[in-house]
Amino acid sequence: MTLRLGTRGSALAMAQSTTVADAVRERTGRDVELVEIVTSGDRSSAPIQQLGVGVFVSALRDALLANEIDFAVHSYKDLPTATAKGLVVAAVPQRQDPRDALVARGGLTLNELPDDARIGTGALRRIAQINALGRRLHAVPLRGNVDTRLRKLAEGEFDAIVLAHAGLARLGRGAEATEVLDPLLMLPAPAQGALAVECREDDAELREVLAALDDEYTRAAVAAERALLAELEAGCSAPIAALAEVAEGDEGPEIYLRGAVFSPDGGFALRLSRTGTLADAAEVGRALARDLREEGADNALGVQHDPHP
Ligand SMILES: NCc1[nH]cc(CCC(=O)O)c1CC(=O)O
Repeated sequence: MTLRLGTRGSALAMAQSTTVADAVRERTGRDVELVEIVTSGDRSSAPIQQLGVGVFVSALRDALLANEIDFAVHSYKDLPTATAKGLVVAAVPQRQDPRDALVARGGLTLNELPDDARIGTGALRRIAQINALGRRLHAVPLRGNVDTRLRKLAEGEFDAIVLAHAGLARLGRGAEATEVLDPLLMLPAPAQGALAVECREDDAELREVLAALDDEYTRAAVAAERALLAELEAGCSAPIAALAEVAEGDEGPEIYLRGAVFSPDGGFALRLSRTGTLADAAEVGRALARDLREEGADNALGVQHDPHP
């Protein structure tokens, strides 16, 4: 029987879904058909912060639960941290580049941008980190899919834009990055560059098929990053960044997690890290979130806690 893969219609979503569909076909010999689903995030041009989490996701999840599709591919960073009842992330394929990229007119790097350069980006996390550089740069709101953002850059609205390198690469435009930004300067969003392949929890047969696409290291890295996010976020869209990397330690693979919180104006920037085993990935994330809280993360998030309870 043909497997139905639900996908958003954007070029990025199509590229991601096509890659996963090809991998499933190759491994199983099964036919995979793409079914386009329009989400509320696709219909609206409002700023992401106003739309809230999950705008690109809920229509796909509804279609899964209604048995209109069998599985769906999400950009993992767009998935809310709350788990969806009746659904499971059956595979986390190997992550590509998790970093952000700068695309600047004239081929400039971040360092080479002139004073008062206008940098287009939508995410508060990127705006905060541009401001935290302490340079005379202006972070200017920019939304739209990857093609739209590149077009606005070419039309001269901005001197540069910052976006996920993985998004560029999946559209075959990775070479247009004029600099892939060091996470020391621009720590990415939790789960950036990773995909989540989701299906119904009770679909045991498909879960087994999809498990073949799972990458253990990426799954652990994303678990650490998202546990940090879940522990810190208080329903707000405060700028939180996290990146976990897996390296071979003396006693097997080790996870190295960096996390950061910022005030939107970049005046407050707190960066910390922790290490641990892959099996403890989520606990490493929660522990780092607690560290960040202890060091004053809530000053950035705007959450008031009684210091002497
Ligand atoms: N928020 C939109 C979004 N969701 C996933 C990606 C890129 C690919 C990825 O991070 O997996 C992007 C574009 C961007 O942030 O520039």
